[in-house]
Amino acid sequence: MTEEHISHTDPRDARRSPRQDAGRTDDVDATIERILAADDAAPQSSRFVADPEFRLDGADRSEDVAPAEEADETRRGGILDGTARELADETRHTAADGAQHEVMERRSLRRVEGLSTELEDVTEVENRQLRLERVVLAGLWTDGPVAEAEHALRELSALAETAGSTVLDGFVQRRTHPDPGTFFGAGKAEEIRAAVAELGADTVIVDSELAPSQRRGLEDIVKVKVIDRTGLILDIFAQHAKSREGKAQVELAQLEYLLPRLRGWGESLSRQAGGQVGGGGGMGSRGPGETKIELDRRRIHARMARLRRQIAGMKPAREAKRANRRRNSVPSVAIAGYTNAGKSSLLNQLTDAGVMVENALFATLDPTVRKAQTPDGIAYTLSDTVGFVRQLPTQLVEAFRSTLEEVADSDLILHVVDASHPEPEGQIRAVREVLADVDAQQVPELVVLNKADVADWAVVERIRRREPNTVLVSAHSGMGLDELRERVSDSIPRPQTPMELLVPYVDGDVVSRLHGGDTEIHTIDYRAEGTRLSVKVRPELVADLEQYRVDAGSEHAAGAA
Ligand SMILES: Nc1nc2c(ncn2[C@@H]2O[C@H](COP(=O)(O)OP(=O)(O)OP(=O)(O)O)[C@@H](O)[C@H]2O)c(=O)[nH]1
Ligand SMILES: [Mg+2]
Repeated sequence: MTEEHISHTDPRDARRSPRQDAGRTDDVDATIERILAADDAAPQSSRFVADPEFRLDGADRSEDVAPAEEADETRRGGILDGTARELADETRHTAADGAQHEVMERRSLRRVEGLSTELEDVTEVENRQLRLERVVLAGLWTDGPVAEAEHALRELSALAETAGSTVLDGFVQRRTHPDPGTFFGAGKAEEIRAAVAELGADTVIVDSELAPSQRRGLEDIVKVKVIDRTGLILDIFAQHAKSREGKAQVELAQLEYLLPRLRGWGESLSRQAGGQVGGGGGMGSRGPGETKIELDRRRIHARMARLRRQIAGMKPAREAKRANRRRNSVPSVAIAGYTNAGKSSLLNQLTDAGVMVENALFATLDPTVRKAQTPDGIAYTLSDTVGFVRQLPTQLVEAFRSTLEEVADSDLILHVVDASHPEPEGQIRAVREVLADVDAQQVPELVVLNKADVADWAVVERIRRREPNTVLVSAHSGMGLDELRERVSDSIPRPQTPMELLVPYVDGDVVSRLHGGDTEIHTIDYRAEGTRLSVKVRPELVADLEQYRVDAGSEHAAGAA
């Protein structure tokens, strides 16, 4: 550990004046930076230790937990084949993909592998991200078919690559319960360490949420940084958040995740600082009397409270818009679905939204609402939203609750499913769990099987048998989109009240109004005395149109005599 590193974690950083702190978003970042830096310091010294004794078949596994519980089924290689399935295809982009410059911009921010592996080097900006570079993945396979465990690891690989890292290898361990101390059994943990050393990896990503103690236990063995699935997803969200609201939501989720993990870090910090605890400065005299951990915790709590207020403050504007749509009875259709299913591509096809499409997970974080029309001219809103994922961190569901609640408030959910995935059932289940979590399960749902152009027909047939309400489309080839438009048209609340109208030509604006997207026009006829229409309207229009009402079949307006 260097001098510089110690001064980096100096609690004096925390003593900026409140004035300096006001409006700054990096005060807690600095705290977290210190926490993370201290946390990262431990395995630093022993990284990249080449182990000449390394053997893949690992002869001595006697320290492993009960052999029955931990069958020797660690799988290496083959599972990942270099890249994740989700990311393996050459990315094809169509004109409808939209916002490609944003993709380029994001790509240009990707880290260059091997440029900086020293944790002390990272700049403050980069510190928001996890600085993953060359990673080894590891997951626990507790039950179900092995294929599912491999899909899970492939997905973790896609997540890791989305976060900007290079995936070197992946392990799945069969084991009914995680080890309370090190998550994986001691033997497997050792095997992972050996692979890490052999491949020169600098991070291990575990496909679960680890208890802080398990994380430390595992780090002590593998000698490099260990990140869990939740930390990884939070990192991707942090990289992708663009709007003020999105950023605040992600930051809140990150702090929520960090808070319970502060204890371990705090302990190691106080150890470093010589274990100075207490000190009795008396009431009101913070500083020497307060341990750093208390201080950090207090600041994080304060920051979280501020973020919650901020997020709550942004709600009214959105709610006003939503109320406005309600008042005008504009039906709302929400696109939901697993990440990378093609939600944004579909929105771009159905409207001309120009929403960013990327073959990466969680390309969209900020909700987009666009106007769309049924083939017969009924207007509705179509909204794209954040993608879902298996084990979406609860901190994120909480932080994004206000965004997700809009889905619950819609008239129809287009549940987009990637039909080219070998097992979309798990993804469908994960999406429905989140929907249930935000009370959206009562909203009618149309399952949109997307990527028909590359789908496996056996998979499509399997899902169709199981799901009563599906439509098969390809946002790329355009296949099935007309049927989708019809199905949406049939599924949204339609104008119900039939009226026969004769509108004098002087009231031309009334006819324009009827063409505006909230009236179903059955017949329209231009007569000498005015425009004769047979329509269905929404209730709130009935009173305004009463003066033009005529009897069905009558040639004369009721009030025209
Ligand atoms: N072959 C094929 N690829 C598609 C189709 N629709 C979308 N894709 C591709 O799938 C990838 C993800 O598409 P997006 O529209 O960004 O997916 P998304 O659901 O919005 O993803 P997130 O915003 O990350 O949750 C992109 O590479 C698209 O080009 C399709 O019909 N066929
Ligand atoms: Mg998207």
